[in-house]
Amino acid sequence: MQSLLASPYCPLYCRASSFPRASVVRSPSPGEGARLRSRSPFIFKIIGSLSHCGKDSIVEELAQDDLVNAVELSQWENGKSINGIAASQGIRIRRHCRPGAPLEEIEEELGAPRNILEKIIWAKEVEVAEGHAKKPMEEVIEAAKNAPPVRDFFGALGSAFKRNGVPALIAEVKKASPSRGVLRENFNPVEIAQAYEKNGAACLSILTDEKFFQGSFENLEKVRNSGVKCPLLCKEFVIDKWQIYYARSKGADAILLIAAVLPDLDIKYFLRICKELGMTALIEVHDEREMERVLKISGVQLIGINNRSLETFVVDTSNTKMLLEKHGDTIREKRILVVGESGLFNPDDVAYVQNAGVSAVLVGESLVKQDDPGRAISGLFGKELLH
Ligand SMILES: O=C(O)c1ccccc1NCC(=O)[C@H](O)[C@H](O)COP(=O)(O)O
Repeated sequence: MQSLLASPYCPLYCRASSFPRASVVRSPSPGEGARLRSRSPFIFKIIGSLSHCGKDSIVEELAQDDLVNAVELSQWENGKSINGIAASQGIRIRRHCRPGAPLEEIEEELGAPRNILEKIIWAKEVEVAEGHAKKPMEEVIEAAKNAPPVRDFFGALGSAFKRNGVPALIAEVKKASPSRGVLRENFNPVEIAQAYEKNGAACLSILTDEKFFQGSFENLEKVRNSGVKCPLLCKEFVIDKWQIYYARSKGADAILLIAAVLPDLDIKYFLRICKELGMTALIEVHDEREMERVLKISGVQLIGINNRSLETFVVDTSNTKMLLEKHGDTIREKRILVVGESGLFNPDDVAYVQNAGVSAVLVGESLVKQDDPGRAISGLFGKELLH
């Protein structure tokens, strides 16, 4: 598994047999930072062993990152498992790290998944391992190289915001969701995508998870090959770099990275892969702790604030306002664009998150449920959007 932290090829991979207690992340003293840096050849040896594809230039680059060297690598040196590192960052979602084991065995060890997000991630671990077996890393990297050119997802949002004076729309092509069940029986992803584009969507979000959202990579590929020009977000639960290359090979221009699932080092690693591929990463946060973590990571361009808790399903648009009141200054200083996600149904909802400071919105249910999802766009914004 090509998450930097969650690699079964790594001797530290989930070494604890049960969920370890959260431990304190301490910052290194100045002297200690220098000491760790001076030991970087040893550190590089550790990181190098995480990649079964041999020498990895992205990993090499990460090894030069001061923050990575100083804090996170010292955690590795202390032998903390991925769940230990995640817990120390406030992440409540655990990995089982045993894709081949029967669920009963996993549940015996860890108990049942604590919430739907954890359930999705456990299933994703199995699915990704199957993906590796079907299409090895080298093949998927090659396929990504031969994919159609990347479109500028981030740029499309900025231009649409300027053009329309309302948040740019990322319109979601989603058949079903765990919280809402089936949203649209008669689901034709290409027709929906074309209708969204015709009615002014800046970008599209295509659900690719099959098990919980009835989406597919086939849908992503079909939309990409349908003549639709909008940049495409692959809406997946990314835990492994294999998925990013796979998404690119199917025509994705952007991917979602969920801070509630991914430790900082994985976000950094995946961001660098995106940069290498020319893709945009939408980094999703839901609470203050996640926002603080993400704002410390360099290279972040696009943050999504999800108004829906992926653990409880509670939707509350004031979440966007609260997080932007606290962190708006830093976000503006860093020229990061913010996307308001979930639970937006009418022009008042859009105006509310726009006043809070978002430049884009990600909308699924309120569009896809309508008989004419394209026409529903002017209903959502209270006006027609210009292309
Ligand atoms: O929507 C869910 O039930 C869900 C459950 C677990 C993980 C993710 C989930 N949804 C993803 C999203 O947050 C939405 O697809 C997206 O933000 C659009 O939201 P909406 O406009 O409310 O459909």
